[in-house]
Amino acid sequence: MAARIMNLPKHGLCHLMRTSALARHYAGSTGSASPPQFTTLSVDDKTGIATLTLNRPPANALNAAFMGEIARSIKELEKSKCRGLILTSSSERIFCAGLDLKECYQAEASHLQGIWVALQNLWHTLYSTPLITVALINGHTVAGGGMLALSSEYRIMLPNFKIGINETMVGLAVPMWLIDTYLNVIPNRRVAEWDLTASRIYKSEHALKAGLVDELAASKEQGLERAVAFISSYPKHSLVARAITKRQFREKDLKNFEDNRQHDLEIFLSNIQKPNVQSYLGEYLESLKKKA
Ligand SMILES: CCCCC/C=C\C/C=C\C=C\CC(=O)SCCNC(=O)CCNC(=O)[C@H](O)C(C)(C)COP(=O)(O)OP(=O)(O)OC[C@H]1O[C@@H](n2cnc3c(N)ncnc32)[C@H](O)[C@@H]1OP(=O)(O)O
Repeated sequence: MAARIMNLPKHGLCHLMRTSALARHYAGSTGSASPPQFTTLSVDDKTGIATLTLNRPPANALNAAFMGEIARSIKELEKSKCRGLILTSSSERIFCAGLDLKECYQAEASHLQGIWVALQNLWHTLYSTPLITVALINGHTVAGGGMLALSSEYRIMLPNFKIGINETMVGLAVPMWLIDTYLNVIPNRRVAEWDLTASRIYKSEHALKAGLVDELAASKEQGLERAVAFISSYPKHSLVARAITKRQFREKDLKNFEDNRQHDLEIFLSNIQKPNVQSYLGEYLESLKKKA
């Protein structure tokens, strides 16, 4: 693959900025001069396909800076007229463990607000992007990690990992925009309702049977090949029509979200700060530590 890490092509479908320009862009949009910290972005000049690798060890847990970084990369790729995006992880075990629960525990309201707004923005950016999106799920992916996978158009998963949305297990309701995202993949309402109310977590093989993922790949390399094949299956001349069609399928969900964005934030803030939820969160974090 003729890919260059953060060294962006002059020719072909992608006309991205070079590293220093990208860093200036981040400075402009975030008020901070720091370049990407938790992701690496590589773009193949020939295919116009970008690979964004999540790299926030140990679990790719999502904090506001990480989520902002992913969303900004997607926006940059859109401007560059890139064709498709593959999301994957640098970890061999975890694609994404969802929100960084350590940052949700005993945190200031303003910090929690920053996390939730970043999650909302990331979902909106990924779900609405005209790019052809593939999640190459090379590790466990739950909760906010499940959101990343399900918001993508196509999911390729490696065997023996877990995928699902387990919010009710931590004592909190699944927001409507995530229910809509789930229904976009599993349109059987009864199954979707059962999965989300029960915090059902699927193993890769079962996820394939249930339609939660589209393919299993034996290795990350094979998964990358399959992801490139999926994106390349859309002819260049159809990309604009394709993007408009995708948007029309997702428009109602996006509008519902925009209409309820503030309310959604208030629900999260009120729930996450409840003493019983905080107390459960503390125990849950302990249980994650004890496993180690
Ligand atoms: C509580 C707020 C929820 C609000 C919900 C409201 C609405 C929902 C809408 C969308 C929302 C998203 C909300 C979320 O994303 S909540 C996040 C829920 N996430 C989880 O429950 C995942 C917990 N983790 C796991 O189940 C496992 O870690 C996993 C299956 C991902 C991987 O297992 P594995 O055995 O490989 O690895 P571990 O040893 O368990 O973990 C390694 C390392 O990573 C740390 N860690 C794991 N998950 C998190 C996390 N979410 N946040 C912070 N840190 C995490 C873990 O503690 C280990 O650390 P260390 O011991 O090595 O230091």
